[in-house]
Amino acid sequence: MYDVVVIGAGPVGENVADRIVRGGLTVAVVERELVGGECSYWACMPTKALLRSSAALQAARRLPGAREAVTGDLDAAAVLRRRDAFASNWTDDGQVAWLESAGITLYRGQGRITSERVVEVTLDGSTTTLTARHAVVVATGSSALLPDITGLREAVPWTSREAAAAQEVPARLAVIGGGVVASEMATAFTSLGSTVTMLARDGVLHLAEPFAGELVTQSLRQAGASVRTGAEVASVSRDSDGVVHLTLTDGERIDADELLVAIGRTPNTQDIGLDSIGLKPGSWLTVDDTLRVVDAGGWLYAAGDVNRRALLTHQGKYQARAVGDVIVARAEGAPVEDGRWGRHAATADERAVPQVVFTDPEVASVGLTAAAAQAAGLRVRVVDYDLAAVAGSALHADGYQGHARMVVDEDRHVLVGFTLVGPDVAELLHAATIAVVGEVPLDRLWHAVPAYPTVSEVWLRLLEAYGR
Ligand SMILES: Cc1cc2nc3c(=O)[nH]c(=O)nc-3n(C[C@H](O)[C@H](O)[C@H](O)COP(=O)(O)OP(=O)(O)OC[C@H]3O[C@@H](n4cnc5c(N)ncnc54)[C@H](O)[C@@H]3O)c2cc1C
Ligand SMILES: NC(=O)c1ccc[n+]([C@@H]2O[C@H](COP(=O)([O-])OP(=O)(O)OC[C@H]3O[C@@H](n4cnc5c(N)ncnc54)[C@H](O)[C@@H]3O)[C@@H](O)[C@H]2O)c1
Repeated sequence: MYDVVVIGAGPVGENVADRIVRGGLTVAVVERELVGGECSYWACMPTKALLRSSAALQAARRLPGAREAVTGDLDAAAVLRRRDAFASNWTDDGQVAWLESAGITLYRGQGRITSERVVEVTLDGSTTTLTARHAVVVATGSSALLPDITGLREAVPWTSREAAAAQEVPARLAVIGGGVVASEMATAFTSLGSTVTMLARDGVLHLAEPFAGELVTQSLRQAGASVRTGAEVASVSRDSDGVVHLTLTDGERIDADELLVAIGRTPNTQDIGLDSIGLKPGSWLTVDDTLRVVDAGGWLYAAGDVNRRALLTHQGKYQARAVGDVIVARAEGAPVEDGRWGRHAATADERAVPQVVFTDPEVASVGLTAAAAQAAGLRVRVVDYDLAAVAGSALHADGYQGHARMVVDEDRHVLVGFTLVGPDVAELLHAATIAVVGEVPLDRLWHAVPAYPTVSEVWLRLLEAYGR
């Protein structure tokens, strides 16, 4: 018997368990694959490792003096080796050791809920039954979604997993999708030497501010990729030589040596026993602001990708801190702070989610886009600024191209959205996140003076454009 059982030891499950132990309760974590989850081995870490060396090379090539010192091309084999190290060579010894040191008990195997607060763990035909005194937390994450395209499954395409763990660089890579994974992997494989064709049915990064997709598309094309917006795949086949043939709905044919499908995610809830408690297997788990699953009796929680609130590691870990702490509070009968911005509420999921897309240029955003703010019924004013016109940007790189936008809620005079697109803007994002979460009035932001000559001076330029 444990106080809490967590199913899934990805970044979110690990952090839930940590908070539970810190709160003085006992916890067991169930993991069927590698402790560390998708993020550590097939998502965030390996993909960013695939992108980083090329970004450093591009940065050097943008600067006279440094450019001359760069005499060769990207060493793809060295990049793949560095990626292997960042994926811990797909072993989880380090993370298992951390679990042990944190006082968390690990059960390996497939976790399934069989009734209220009971989880069965199956490994190689043997079953262990775990009972939770207080709560069960589902942190089983998500998997790549495959669309219903004729012949696609038989052609055994890459998903993000195979792309992130690739041991060879295909000469020609076709990519179905135009979202975050498709854009990052098109950038990575173009830099590694593939000829990439990106089939972005709904456009590139179409949920971001429009200039983000435009600048990323332009840069991918300059780097040699073919970006086809509006293109839809009708059928796929792979011949005996391994070549993949794609036929588009307009009849055009495209051949590639590998095909990556990146069209979104599906929750890992098919086989976790949801039917035993009256929920639908395969569905996303709907939760309240304390991450408690709606209509599940009060003992079941879901955090991370599986609740669909924000499919990002940092946001899942934020939920993990809230859910771990609220389970402890409820177990002790302590007050629950579930009001807006309360300790036990994942309020930031609503309108203050930060994200960096590690393309070239990078896309860093937080909160609402102008379109989303308008759709939410806010009275907004949109202020744009050419990032290249900031002195710090010109110094940062010759030919710097970028753009910044702030979205102001005109009724409250606070920022509700901020997007930066440009080389190396990732590290600039947190200032905007603080302004959005802190609901800092624009009048006060005038007193937050950016240092000269940094790219952050774009804040001053945006405020000047807004007016005082
Ligand atoms: C290619 C790619 C790149 C990404 N890059 C970034 C990035 O740069 N930054 C960012 O913030 N986010 C990124 N993401 C998103 C990020 O990977 C996820 O948001 C994050 O991994 C979610 O964490 P999680 O713990 O909820 O789920 P997961 O990481 O999916 O972990 C869930 C764990 O549960 C286990 N599990 C599932 N079912 C069971 C079961 N029944 N029994 C036992 N164990 C089970 C799984 O084996 C897995 O280990 C990326 C995603 C992809 C696909
Ligand atoms: N740097 C990061 O933060 C990072 C990196 C990678 C992934 N992620 C997370 O992982 C999640 C998954 O990423 P993703 O790129 O798979 O999903 P996504 O939701 O970002 O993009 C999916 C894309 O596929 C398109 N699409 C959907 N159905 C299609 C179909 N049938 N045919 C063709 N195109 C179709 C959509 O229009 C969209 O452009 C995202 O939610 C993202 O937050 C984050």
